[in-house]
Amino acid sequence: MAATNIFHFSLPTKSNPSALPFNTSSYFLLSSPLSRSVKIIRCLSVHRSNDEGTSASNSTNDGLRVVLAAGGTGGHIYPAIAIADELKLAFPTSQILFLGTPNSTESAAVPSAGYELETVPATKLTRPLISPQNLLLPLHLIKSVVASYKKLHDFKPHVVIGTGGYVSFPICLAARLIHGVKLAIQEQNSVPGFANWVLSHLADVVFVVLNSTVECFPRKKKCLVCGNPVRLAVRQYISKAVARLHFFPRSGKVEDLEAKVVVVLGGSLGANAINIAMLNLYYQMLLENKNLYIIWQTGVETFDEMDSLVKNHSHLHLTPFMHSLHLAYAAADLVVSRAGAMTCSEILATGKPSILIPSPYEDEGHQFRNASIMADMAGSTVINEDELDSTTLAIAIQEILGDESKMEALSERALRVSKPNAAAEIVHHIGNLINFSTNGG
Ligand SMILES: CC(=O)N[C@H]1[C@@H](OP(=O)(O)OP(=O)(O)OC[C@H]2O[C@@H](n3ccc(=O)[nH]c3=O)[C@H](O)[C@@H]2O)O[C@H](CO)[C@@H](O)[C@@H]1O
Repeated sequence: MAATNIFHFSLPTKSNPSALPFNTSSYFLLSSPLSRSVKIIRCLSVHRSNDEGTSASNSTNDGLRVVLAAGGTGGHIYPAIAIADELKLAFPTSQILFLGTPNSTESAAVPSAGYELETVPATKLTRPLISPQNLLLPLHLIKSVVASYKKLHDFKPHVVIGTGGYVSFPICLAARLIHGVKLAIQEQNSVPGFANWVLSHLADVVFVVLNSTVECFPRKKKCLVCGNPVRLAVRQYISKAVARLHFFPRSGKVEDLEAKVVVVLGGSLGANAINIAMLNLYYQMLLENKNLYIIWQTGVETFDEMDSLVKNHSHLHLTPFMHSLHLAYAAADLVVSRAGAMTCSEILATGKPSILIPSPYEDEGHQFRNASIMADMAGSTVINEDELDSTTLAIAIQEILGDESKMEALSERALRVSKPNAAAEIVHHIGNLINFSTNGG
């Protein structure tokens, strides 16, 4: 059905005090129709390959010990949790220890996923590069490496897997000081950060998402293209109706087929620019579209302020952070988000049409690259932050929600390029790495 008139938003005008200026040239839409139909197979990645002699099937490797080094933001922690979940499936008696930083996203995310977290002190490089804090960085780094060495020495892992965040750098360096410990790193972004580039010289294996990323690393033979490991909870089938009722328990209508749910995400930390654009838009959108529902993650830091500015509405679910983000994906018809690598991979894994607003604040500008790849591969609409306002966002949302056949095509396209077996493949290769280790190979 090509229904272009389902959703209408009065675009903000000068007469509307909450509106921002109308400017149709200030957004661009990068999507194209599917050239052929595809069969959608949402497969859960319980990939237990026995045919290549992987130790994933070898009970003699039971009891293996793995350290996951990850911290700072969800984009580094959740891929580590996805790998840990898959390790537990492949090696049920394995012992898994997360090493991260104190008082950070991992403090809640790791224990709530059922894993043990220990912390090491770590300091990140700040901008500008020449600053009193950065001058002390070498000293802090030595302290972090020594603390990491002690943790690793006590736990005696067979393998350390670094998934990024500034804490993973000293841990991976320390891993190399302990004889026989294998080191793997996983890069979520299409272009690697400096830390992973340095660590790639020391690592036994580097897991990447795209073929083109291999070119960015000096030792290409170490790179294995597996995709980003997405949590099982996100990949598994969840009924749309059940997920929607989780967020809107008192609205029976949310289950109706005509109801549309937009999920707004700001990455693991929240995004001010997205919050401001939404603030100027949400109420009018909800007033004019009785079938519209919005789940909006503001970020923890700005939640109180946003909560005080946003009017209550039975079709609006405002939240600082979702520990049940898998339910939001299941409920969604459209995701509006930053272009963090993990969120992009989750959008693909759940087959959601998306509008991406890449963060301009990343050092390597990798969210622009992530977003542009999403536009090419999955037809995501990309709006640059300097072109983002309530008007451009309203137009982009309307163009997708108002066209059922387009939504269907975007969904199929996303699922077609997703890599649902990434976590299982990574664990398969880790298994091989441990075999080498135990065989002295
Ligand atoms: C400021 C910063 O450091 N940004 C980087 C960080 O982003 P950030 O941490 O925002 O990264 P992503 O968008 O990649 O991942 C966010 C993760 O948090 C989870 N989540 C998010 C919101 C929520 O309410 N609940 C929830 O569980 C998502 O499911 C996802 O797994 O890591 C990404 C992956 O290396 C990079 O691409 C980003 O450029």
